[in-house]
Order: sequence, then C-alpha cells, then structure tokens
Amino acid sequence: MTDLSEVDGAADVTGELRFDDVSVRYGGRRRGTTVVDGVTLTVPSGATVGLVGESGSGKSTLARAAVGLVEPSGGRIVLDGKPVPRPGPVQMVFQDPYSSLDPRMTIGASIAEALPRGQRDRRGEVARLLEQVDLPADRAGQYPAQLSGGQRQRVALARALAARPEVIIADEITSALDVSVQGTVLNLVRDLQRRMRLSLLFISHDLAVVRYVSDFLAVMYLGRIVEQGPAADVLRDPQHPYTRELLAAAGAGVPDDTLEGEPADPQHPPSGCRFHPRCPVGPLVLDDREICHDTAPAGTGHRHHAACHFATAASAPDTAGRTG
Ligand SMILES: Nc1ncnc2c1ncn2[C@@H]1O[C@H](COP(=O)(O)OP(=O)(O)OP(=O)(O)O)[C@@H](O)[C@H]1O
Repeated sequence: MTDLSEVDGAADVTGELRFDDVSVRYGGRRRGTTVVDGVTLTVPSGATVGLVGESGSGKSTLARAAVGLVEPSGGRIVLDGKPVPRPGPVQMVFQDPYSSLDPRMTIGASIAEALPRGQRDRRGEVARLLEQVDLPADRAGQYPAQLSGGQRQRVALARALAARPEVIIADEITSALDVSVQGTVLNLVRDLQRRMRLSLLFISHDLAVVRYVSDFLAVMYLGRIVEQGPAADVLRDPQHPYTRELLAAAGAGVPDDTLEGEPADPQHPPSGCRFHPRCPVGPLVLDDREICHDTAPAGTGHRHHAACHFATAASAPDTAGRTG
C-alpha cells in the first residue's frame, strides 16, 4: 500500500506536510460538532494537492488547523515529521484579500511586516516579491483600496512568500475574484509553486479549477476524506460515488451545491458511510444497504483509494456483496 507520503521516496525532502488522523471539533466536548473527522492526508514535498468538497465539508477548518488558527481535537499535523513551527514555513492565503490585508497599511509595509527578522535590504526584498507576483515595484506605496481584487490577491501571495514558506495553503483564493482575472491568478500560483518547488494545498469547491493545478486530489465529504490519489487517476477513474457526482456536475457546468439529495449536516452526520443517504450506488448493488448504513468504510490514505464499501461498483457491477 503506497501512501502519498511515499511518492517522492527520498527521505531528506523538505516541505512535506502531513495530517495524521486529524480531527477538529467546534463548540466544546459535549455539545460541539466534529467538522473534521480523522483526516489523514499528505502534501508531498514540492507537489500540489487539490482538496475539493462542497461547502461545509471541513476544508477550511483543516487548513486553519495547519497554520494554528484552530487547535485539532485529535491527531497531529507535522512538517517533515515534526510539529509545524510558527510562524513561518506553512503560510495560508485566504479567499478574501480585502480582509487579509490591513487597509491602513501600504502594500509595501504589509509585505515587509511578513519578512523574516534580520532580513537585509527590506525595500529591495519587497520590490523583488512584488515582481514575483507580476506587480510593479512602485505599487509598494499604494494602499489596498487602490488595487483591484486580483492585484490584492497577488499582494496576499507576495506577503505569504515573504515568510519564505515551504508550504502554501491556498483556500479558495480565486473564488472571490472577477472571472476575468481568476485564470491569471491561477496561472501565477501554479508557476510560483513550480518555480519555487513549494508544496501546495489548494482548496476549492470548484473541481474545474482544482484539476488544473493538482498533482494529487483529495475529496472531502462531511469531515472525512472519501477519496484520494494522483489527480489523473482520480479524474480518469473516480471510485467514490460522491467524486463521480462532483465530476459529473463539473462536466455539466453545474455548481456542486445543487447536487441531489439531503444536504449534509455536520451536526447530525449519518451513521455508517456518511454519504449513504445521498448515494446512488448502495441500493443498486445490495437489496438493503445495511453495511452502508451501519459501518463506516475504511479511510483513505493509499495511492488511489476511496472510502466506499462498493468503491468500484459503477465500473464493475458484479462486485455486489463486496465489503472492502
Ligand atoms: N468557528 C466556527 N465555529 C463553529 N462552527 C464552525 C466554525 N467555522 C466553521 N464551522 C462549521 O464547520 C463546518 C465546516 O466548515 P468549513 O468552513 O471548514 O468548511 P468548508 O468545506 O471550507 O466550507 P466553505 O467552502 O463553505 O468554507 C461548517 O458546518 C461550518 O458551519
């Protein structure tokens, strides 16, 4: 069984971010809600992992846990096998560049603030960072309100790069942007990731966007990873019924929040397989869906694996009764 962490093989690689059986609970032990539930996921060094799933599936919460904005209630998050140092090597870029930049600070000051202590020639370094995100150095004297949404997101990226990160977590970074600039920001992120050999966890509900940048894909549903693997494999041969739904919706240009079935409610997650109330596959292969109703499928974490009792059911209907 190959874990994504083994993909690169080399032991001395840096920038490998690993979520190891991570859970996050909001609202206290008794009455709280577990919105991330036992997630195991690796962002291999220098690779891009796309994390998809509908709104509320826990993607942002997982990301926030990686940068210390929320505390996991279980499991651990490690960078190259050690607890993630703060601040520094793991940087997050958020959906809304308006709220992530201080409106009272010039662009240059915002970026300079994120530079490591002891950085020499701070002005020159800010200019270099602006250049890296395709902005002229004279923008440094301007304020966020003087920039377009796309330009502000470039500044947010420059600010993240200022900290000399090994890993960038990009959470819906193109969703709030005008459609006309989404492509250029996406290209920029992809180019920077490759050029600087960054590890990138790229979060989006939009599969069309994610497939464009990702080496690996992870699909999240109600706090759990339901499928993960090399992007090409997952896209060519999706194993989980939810992944297939997402792909079909993306192919038809349908927003994922219009998928059929009961909306997922993290406060009352279904028993067994969390997807079972919406699943089109269980009833096809089994007279009753007892196993789907009663038993959570084994988690993912393998080279290409889906957490479904009938993972290959759509492509091989004769697997009825299989419980793997
Ligand atoms: N600070 C919080 N306190 C309580 N519940 C929260 C908090 N933040 C998020 N949640 C809940 O946790 C669940 C997961 O939210 P999260 O934002 O991680 O999902 P997501 O997949 O990123 O969705 P979206 O794309 O809409 O942000 C949701 O039900 C949300 O309402």
